[in-house]
Formats: sequence, structure tokens, C-alpha cells
Amino acid sequence: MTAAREPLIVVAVALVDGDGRILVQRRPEGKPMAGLWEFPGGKLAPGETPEAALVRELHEELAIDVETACLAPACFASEALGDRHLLLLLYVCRKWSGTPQALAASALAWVRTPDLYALEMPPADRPLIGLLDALV
Ligand SMILES: Nc1nc2c([nH]c(=O)n2[C@H]2C[C@H](O)[C@@H](COP(=O)(O)OP(=O)(O)OP(=O)(O)O)O2)c(=O)[nH]1
Repeated sequence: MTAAREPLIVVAVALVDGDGRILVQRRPEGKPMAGLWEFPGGKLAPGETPEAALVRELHEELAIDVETACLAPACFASEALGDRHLLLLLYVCRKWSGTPQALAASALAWVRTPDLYALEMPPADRPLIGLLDALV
């Protein structure tokens, strides 16, 4: 008998600017779900806390520095993802240093929450939009 694989934990963040817009990035060619817009973030490395993973991912993907204390847990999604089950933990962050650069994405965009509905996003992200709208 094959053991079921454990859920895949992914951490992501809604960076909110002074005008209440949220940063989304476009997944590049060559990655699963290429072309879809997502919140910056990624998978946990072994032994990593969710917050440490997010600090690392934001540095790697956007070249910004974030303090753990500035990451507020906001909401989550629980969705099938191929042969895995995805737990997507979404944080909100309003304070960082540096200017986000698209180091791992094909594009970045600052978007108001109602305009997120018009973007093509992964299935797990769609239920998060309304939750975010209530928080931002
Ligand atoms: N970062 C991010 N990933 C998302 C979102 N929604 C969603 O379904 N995902 C999925 C896509 C991927 O299957 C997984 C994240 O994996 P990834 O490949 O982007 O993670 P990573 O940065 O650790 O990349 P890698 O080392 O595997 O290349 O979570 C989202 O809003 N943000």
C-alpha cells in the first residue's frame, strides 16, 4: 500500500501599499500554472517555520526585506492540487524595505482587491479574494 502524501504547505503574502493596493506576480513560463497571477511566496523548506519561509521567499523573489513581526496571518485556502492537497497560508504585510522587483515572475502588478476577480489566478486563490477584501 502506498502512503498518502502529506498536504503541501505554501505560504504567500498580500503586500499592501499605502493606497490599499495588493501586489500580485505572474508565474513565469516553465513553471506549473505559468501565466497565472499569484501572491508572492512558496513552499516551506524542511524544518522552516511559515514566517521564516515567507521572509526568505520575499527576499529571493522580490528582493525586499520583511520582518517576521510585520507578517500578519490573514486567511488560508485548502484545495486539491493535482495529486496533492494544498494548504495555502496567506499573510498580510504593510511594511517592508526595498522596492519589489520581479526576480522570479514574468510581471508584477499592484491591484485593488475588487480588481483581483478579473485576474486569472490559481483555483486556491479565488476564495481568498473576498476574505482579503474584508481585511484590507
Ligand atoms: N506562491 C504562491 N503559490 C501558489 C499560490 N496559489 C497556488 O495555488 N500556489 C501553488 C502553486 C505551486 O503549486 C505552489 C507554490 O509552489 P512554487 O513552485 O511557486 O514554490 P517555490 O517558490 O517554493 O518554487 P520551487 O522552488 O518549487 O520552484 O503553490 C499563490 O497565490 N502564491
